[in-house]
Amino acid sequence: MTSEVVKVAVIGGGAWGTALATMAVRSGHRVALYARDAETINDINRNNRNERYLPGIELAAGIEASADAAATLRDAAIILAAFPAQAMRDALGALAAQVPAAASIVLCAKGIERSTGRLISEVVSEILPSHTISALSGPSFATDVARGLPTAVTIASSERETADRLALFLSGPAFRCYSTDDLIGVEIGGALKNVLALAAGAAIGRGLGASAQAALVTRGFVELRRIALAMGARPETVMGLSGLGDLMLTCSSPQSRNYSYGMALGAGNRLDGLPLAEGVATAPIAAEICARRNIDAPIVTAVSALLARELTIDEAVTALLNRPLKTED
Ligand SMILES: NC(=O)C1=CN([C@@H]2O[C@H](COP(=O)(O)OP(=O)(O)OC[C@H]3O[C@@H](n4cnc5c(N)ncnc54)[C@H](O)[C@@H]3O)[C@@H](O)[C@H]2O)C=CC1
Ligand SMILES: O=C(CO)COP(=O)(O)O
Repeated sequence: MTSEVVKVAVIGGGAWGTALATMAVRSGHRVALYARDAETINDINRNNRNERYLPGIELAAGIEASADAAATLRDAAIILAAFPAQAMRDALGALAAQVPAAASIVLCAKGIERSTGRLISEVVSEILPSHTISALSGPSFATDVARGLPTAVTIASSERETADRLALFLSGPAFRCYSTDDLIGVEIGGALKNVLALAAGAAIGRGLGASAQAALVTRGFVELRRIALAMGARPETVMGLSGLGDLMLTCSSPQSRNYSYGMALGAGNRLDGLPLAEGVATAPIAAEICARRNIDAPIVTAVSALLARELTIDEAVTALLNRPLKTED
């Protein structure tokens, strides 16, 4: 933690952006939040609430919410980008001209861009080529963070010093930030845990039991590790908060939107109108990347096929169980 006060601009007024804004106020900073929806802005400014995305939670007082991006971003030392992964290119692209040259950009979305297969840091590097891009990820439900419950995350940047500095500035009384220079590892972990949470939720929704859930999560983690290492991640990152930690959280709690989406899928319930589940867009592109690179990832591939209605959940499980026997790797 640091006693130095800076301006933190949060862009994206959903659950995660609002929770991070509250966290940044608690860490002692001046906080502005850009949202596009007038009702959300008024609710935050007048009531210290965001009932649409964080119902029933009282936010820290002092967040200045606005639809004026230029005012939000002016003089910001740290920008927390909390748009959904698939919206990041357009949403951040629209604000790029207002991003201060010296600001640190911290990506808070978890996903792989569906149309290009790029990590979100790669997408944002195209938009803001002169900025150092960092990512914040780890086991952290927005509602927990907004309530001030104890949480630990990882901040990654290809420049070690930037990650260390951001961890120092963003850590607060109940929010502990670790730092790393393994940006790829942190981003891949966050993106793939959502895909695996769909699988875990689907197993529970279909009534396959806790043993099947544990098997899927364990073997899913092997796939996550395989993919991450093939893309250049370090093993300790995969084992850390943004990998194993977030996988454990997301694959075990209906508080997770990805897990809940998987439950609805497994139970054969309606899927339209469910909240954002990033794994739905990431699964097909992750499966494509694995096919292209010849990475063995049967669970990720099955989730993609399940979402595309190419397989039923029963067919997917039968296919997984009947693969050739092998040693654990
Ligand atoms: N909610 C959570 O517990 C956590 C979420 N995340 C990640 O944060 C990212 C955002 O998730 P949430 O805030 O939870 O989603 P959300 O659905 O609660 O909010 C998304 C926000 O983005 C805004 N938005 C979407 N497209 C936009 C566009 N083109 N231009 C401007 N604004 C746009 C929406 O209006 C909304 O305010 C996701 O990648 C998610 O994986 C990460 C950790 C925890
Ligand atoms: O990333 C998260 C927790 O770390 C939030 O998970 P969901 O997006 O599945 O709700």
